[in-house]
Parts: sequence; C-alpha cells; structure tokens
Amino acid sequence: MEENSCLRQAKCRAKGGAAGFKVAILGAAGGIGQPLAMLMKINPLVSVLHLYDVVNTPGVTADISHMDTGAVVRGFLGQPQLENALTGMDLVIIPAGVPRKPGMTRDDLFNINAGIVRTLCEGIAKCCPNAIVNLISNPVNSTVPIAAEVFKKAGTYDPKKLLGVTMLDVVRANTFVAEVLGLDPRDVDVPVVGGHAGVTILPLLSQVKPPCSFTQEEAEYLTNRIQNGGTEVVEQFIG
Ligand SMILES: NC(=O)C1=CN([C@@H]2O[C@H](COP(=O)(O)OP(=O)(O)OC[C@H]3O[C@@H](n4cnc5c(N)ncnc54)[C@H](O)[C@@H]3O)[C@@H](O)[C@H]2O)C=CC1
Ligand SMILES: O=C([O-])CC(=O)C(=O)O
Repeated sequence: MEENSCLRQAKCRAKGGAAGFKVAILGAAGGIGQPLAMLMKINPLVSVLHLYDVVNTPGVTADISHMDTGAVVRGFLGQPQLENALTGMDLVIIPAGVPRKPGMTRDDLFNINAGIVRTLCEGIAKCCPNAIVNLISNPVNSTVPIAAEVFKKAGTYDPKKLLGVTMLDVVRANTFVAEVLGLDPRDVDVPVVGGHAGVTILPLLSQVKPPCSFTQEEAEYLTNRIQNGGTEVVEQFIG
C-alpha cells in the first residue's frame, strides 16, 4: 500500500493516557512474560503496558497491542531502552532471567539471575522509585532480598511495595488438596506461607477451608507434592 493512502498511527485520534495502572513487564518476551503480557492487556485496571526484554519485544508488542482492550502497549528492547520502559510506572513485574532445566534447583539460577535482577532494580530505583515491584525471577527466596538491598542502598526501599510472586504454591495447594478431598478446587482455600523453594514452602494443612482433616499419609503426600510442584513441571521439559 502506498504511504499516503493509509492512515498512519501518529494521525489516529486516540491519545492514550486514560486513568489506570501503568505496568511494566521486564522479561516480557519469555515463557512467563508473554502470557503475563496478555493477562495485563486484558486487565481493565491497566491503562499503559510497557514490555521490556533483551530480545523479541518488537514482535511480542505488535502481537499484544492488537488485542481490543484499553491498555496502550509499548515495547522496549535492550538495556539502552530500560529507563524509558520504567519511567512513570506504578507496577513493575519481573520474570526476566533464566529458568531451570531438569536436574537443577532454583538456587542453581542464583549466579545469573541475581545480576539481572540487581541491574533491573537499580533502574527501578532511579526511574520509578515509588512503583510496586513483583519479583518472579528465581530463586525468589534470594532475588527478593537482592532487590531489597538495591532499594535500601538507593534510599527507596518500602517493604510494603516489594513482593515475591509465590501464588503458584497456593494454586497448586488448592488443586492437590481438592483432589484428595474430592472437591472443586474453586471451593478450597489452603494458606501457604514461607518461601518459594522446597521445604521453605509451608502449606498450612490444619487451616484449610472448608475445615477438614487428613490422615498422616495424606498430609505427607500433600506437603511433598506442594513443595515440589515446580520440580514436577520442570522435569517434564526434557531436551
Ligand atoms: N515465581 C514463580 O512462581 C515462578 C518463577 N519462574 C521463574 O521466572 C523466570 C523466567 O522463566 P521463563 O519465562 O520460563 O524463562 P524464559 O527463558 O522463557 O524467559 C525469560 C526471559 O527473560 C529475558 N531476559 C534475560 N535476561 C534479561 C535481562 N537482563 N533483562 C530483561 N530480560 C531478560 C529473556 O530474554 C527471556 O525472554 C525464571 O527465573 C523462572 O525460574 C517461573 C515460573 C514460576
Ligand atoms: O520451579 C521452577 O523452576 C519454576 C517455579 O518457580 C515454579 O513453577 O514454581
């Protein structure tokens, strides 16, 4: 199509800037980042969505931006664009880094992901110091303290605004407990406290709603399966 025969984006009447949360995803082109970008684009509370990665963000951004929901989507590629990706954000969600392969523990990711998270958090401290930060990158038990130290050094640390994402442990607990009890998982609520690796994941099986009891064998099976749910998935990705 000839250049002068099409309406160019800059000439469209939409101005963006509606009220709502401005959200950045760092690591937006990855296995977690892409579906997360889709969920944020669907979320009616989100007005602006910034997608940052070191690879592939132009394609992911083009794709997500075609969804017919309100959030304005912008893509950012590589370290030189990190500050633009972060400026003005209310919420920063970080799934950037490497995932484990079969046979690895989450701690085996520490060396590489700690450095990635530190650099990204330095950018947050500089460009959006009041943002809520959700850390997904593993090992969450260590990346959250790393982020806390970066923010303390920068003088921007607010413990109420720094969160490790461990919701998967709750989701898994609800599913596995519902299977044992023969209930719909949507009717089951299992509190899970602690961290996000092995024995640091503590399902509170005495506090399950609706109230119930387990045999010793059921409690051991459930605790073990909930604590190793991530490994159960990772071990299936062979090759
Ligand atoms: N907290 C949780 O419940 C969960 C945590 N994870 C963790 O999330 C992380 C991501 O997992 P996946 O998305 O499956 O991995 P992935 O390899 O599919 O995606 C990671 C993305 O991060 C990007 N990336 C790497 N270095 C970066 C940097 N310096 N800046 C910005 N982006 C960078 C990569 O280009 C890639 O697109 C892993 O550490 C994994 O262990 C995964 C599942 C659940
Ligand atoms: O286990 C992993 O490596 C990914 C993760 O955190 C999870 O699925 O809970």
